[in-house]
Amino acid sequence: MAYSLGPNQYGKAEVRMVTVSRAGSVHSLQDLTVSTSLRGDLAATHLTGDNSDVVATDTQKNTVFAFAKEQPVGEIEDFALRLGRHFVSSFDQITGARVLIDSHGWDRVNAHAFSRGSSEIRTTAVTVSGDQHWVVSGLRDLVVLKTTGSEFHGYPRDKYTTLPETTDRILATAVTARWRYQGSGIDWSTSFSAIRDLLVTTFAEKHSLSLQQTLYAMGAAVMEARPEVAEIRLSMPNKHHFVVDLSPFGLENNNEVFYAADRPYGLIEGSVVRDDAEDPGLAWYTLPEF
Ligand SMILES: O=c1[nH]c(=O)c2[nH]c(=O)[nH]c2[nH]1
Repeated sequence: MAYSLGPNQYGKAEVRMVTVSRAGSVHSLQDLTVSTSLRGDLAATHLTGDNSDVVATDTQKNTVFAFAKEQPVGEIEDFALRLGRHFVSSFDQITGARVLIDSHGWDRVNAHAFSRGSSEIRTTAVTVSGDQHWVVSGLRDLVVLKTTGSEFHGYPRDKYTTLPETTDRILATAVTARWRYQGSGIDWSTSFSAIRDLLVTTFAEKHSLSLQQTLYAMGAAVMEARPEVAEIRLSMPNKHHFVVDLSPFGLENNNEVFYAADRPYGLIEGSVVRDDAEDPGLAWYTLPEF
């Protein structure tokens, strides 16, 4: 039998780290989940168990905590870049690093107290390869709903089709968005806020004939307004709200009472790509080549 070691990577997944900035009397908080993943010449440990090239995942975890102390974490993109560059520049055998960070939101109650915000998460995935890097930032679980301004009709009907056509329905989704940055000198925080705002506003204002149309409009709005974005990918479950048949009870239901189904759900996914985007030469939106 002929076979050999294929692509591989290893690291510490989901380091849960909370940092408190105590400068001044008003504290600030960052609540992060950090995953590191390294690639390089790691054949020896796989083939013979020789670990002389293995930067232990425990060391990777410790590096995350130590870096957070040595310098303020700052924007998650900058923190991920610092970590990725450190691993690639410190160890000859490590040629690539990927650092994923989820930032969990807390709302301020007072100077020292916080309440957990919504389930929405800000994300980044930074890949460092040699002296190049790619930053893919985004968000997960941005839940939005509109009570009108959404239609769905004109689809083919076959003997399995039962869905009634509608010119007025609830449209709801939980947006996962990932956008790849290009260029340099990006203000990560300003860019994130602007893109989030464009996504929400476009969802709300674009009259929808399908969730697919809404998805494209949301991506296109980002392309129009944010030149620092080369490409955006959106994954949007259609959180169905079905009008309940109240006729057995002699009641009319004028789009007022809905059954909010949690599954199955339609899953609408797509991307909007700038024609002249720089090509990162690497699949950036999922973990690499597996
Ligand atoms: O916006 C929609 N797109 C679909 O593809 C679809 N399919 C479906 O059953 N309902 C919907 N809604």
